[in-house]
Amino acid sequence: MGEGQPSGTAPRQLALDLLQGVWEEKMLLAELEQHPHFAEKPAEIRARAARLARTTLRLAGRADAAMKPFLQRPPRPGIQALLRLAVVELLAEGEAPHGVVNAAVTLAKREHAKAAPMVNAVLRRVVENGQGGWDKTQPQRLPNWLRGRLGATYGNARVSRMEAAFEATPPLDLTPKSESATLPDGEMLPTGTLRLAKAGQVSALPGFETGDWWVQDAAAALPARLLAAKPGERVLDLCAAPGGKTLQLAASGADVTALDISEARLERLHENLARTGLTANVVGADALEWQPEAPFDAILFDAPCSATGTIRRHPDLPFAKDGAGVKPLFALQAQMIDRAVALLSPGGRLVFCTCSLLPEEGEKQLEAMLERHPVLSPDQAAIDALAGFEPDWQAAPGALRTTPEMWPERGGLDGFFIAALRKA
Ligand SMILES: C[S@@+](CC[C@H](N)C(=O)[O-])C[C@H]1O[C@@H](n2cnc3c(N)ncnc32)[C@H](O)[C@@H]1O
Repeated sequence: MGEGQPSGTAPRQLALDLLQGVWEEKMLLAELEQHPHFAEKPAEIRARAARLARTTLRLAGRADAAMKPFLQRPPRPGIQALLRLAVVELLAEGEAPHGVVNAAVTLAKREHAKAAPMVNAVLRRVVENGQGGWDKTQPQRLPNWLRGRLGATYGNARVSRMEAAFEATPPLDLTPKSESATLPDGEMLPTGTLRLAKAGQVSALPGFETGDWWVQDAAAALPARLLAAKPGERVLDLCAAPGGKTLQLAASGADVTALDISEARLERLHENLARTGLTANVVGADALEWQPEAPFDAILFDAPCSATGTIRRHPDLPFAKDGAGVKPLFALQAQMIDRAVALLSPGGRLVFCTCSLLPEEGEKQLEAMLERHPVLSPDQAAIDALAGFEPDWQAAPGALRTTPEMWPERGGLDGFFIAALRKA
């Protein structure tokens, strides 16, 4: 394929549009990829652009360091994005220099004609400097709004290990529907998740059409395992969409009610139920207002949160957000916990979780809920019974915390806080 020709520039141009959308317009990739500008491009171009954008978001800090010696002044944002993308392709992906430099110069001429000679010169110097220039660089630092919070909680050394973990493209994790599920080849993790080192096209994998599994990070699969729903139990999935945990609960044979406020996300939950042939009573409602006919034996509350635990899979998140929207979530989570406690039968089980690294959305919520609700007690037995449980996940009695630098030899884990509780 002729690099530098439209076939080589089209995915790179689209990747740059995504990068600019994240870095300049502070939009999430999920939003940008729904826009017709992206969604209407051919699938092959979209796939390559999406992959290039994510890799560049993960490695932009290293790219900046690798090209810094050859820049006279900091480049304008559009040029900086273009250079970062090209440097990542050259030094992290090992693409042929001729094609990458030609494509970058062609793209520069479109919107930044005057800068094209500089782009050419900098990239040639980067190539001459060789791999050593990349190997000396450090993993990208998280933006200050997040690094400060995480440093205060985990210490800077552990945050640096998280930053190193954020560089890698994460594996593809699948939750099997049953023990007889048709599964692709992969590593069965001790917690019951099947891990594939390389994703490829998910819908082409064995067992997709037949709904034998669904995509779900290994840590995201733990809350429903902790709840251990039993056949026939009345179980509420309080913030359910798009439904990874609903599918686990339904697969256990429980009588599942899956509630969410977002109709758009509930559509995806319906699709997921249809593909896997599982059933749940789906309710579109505000959890704070909804009144069921009877209380539940068990409730899983996967709260709306900062999603800072999912940065391995969403490298745009730290750059598209600035932390401003996080604080109101803490109060909402507490209100929804109170609602969950009210909807639970005496003797019932509650699992509270967030895909967040912030203690305000985890450890501190647990402490506060135990103070507000003396009827609740931590259910350490549920943790002890969890297959594959690692002692360093234990965060408090009845609670576990995963972070992205854990299981490095296996390809990491998303960050979750998960608490198992019983109501008196
Ligand atoms: C972390 S996500 C849930 C992910 C889901 N449990 C899964 O495993 O696929 C949080 C969900 O909370 C929902 N949500 C936010 N506020 C809500 C409210 N007041 N009532 C019900 N659902 C709400 C959001 O629409 C979102 O789908």
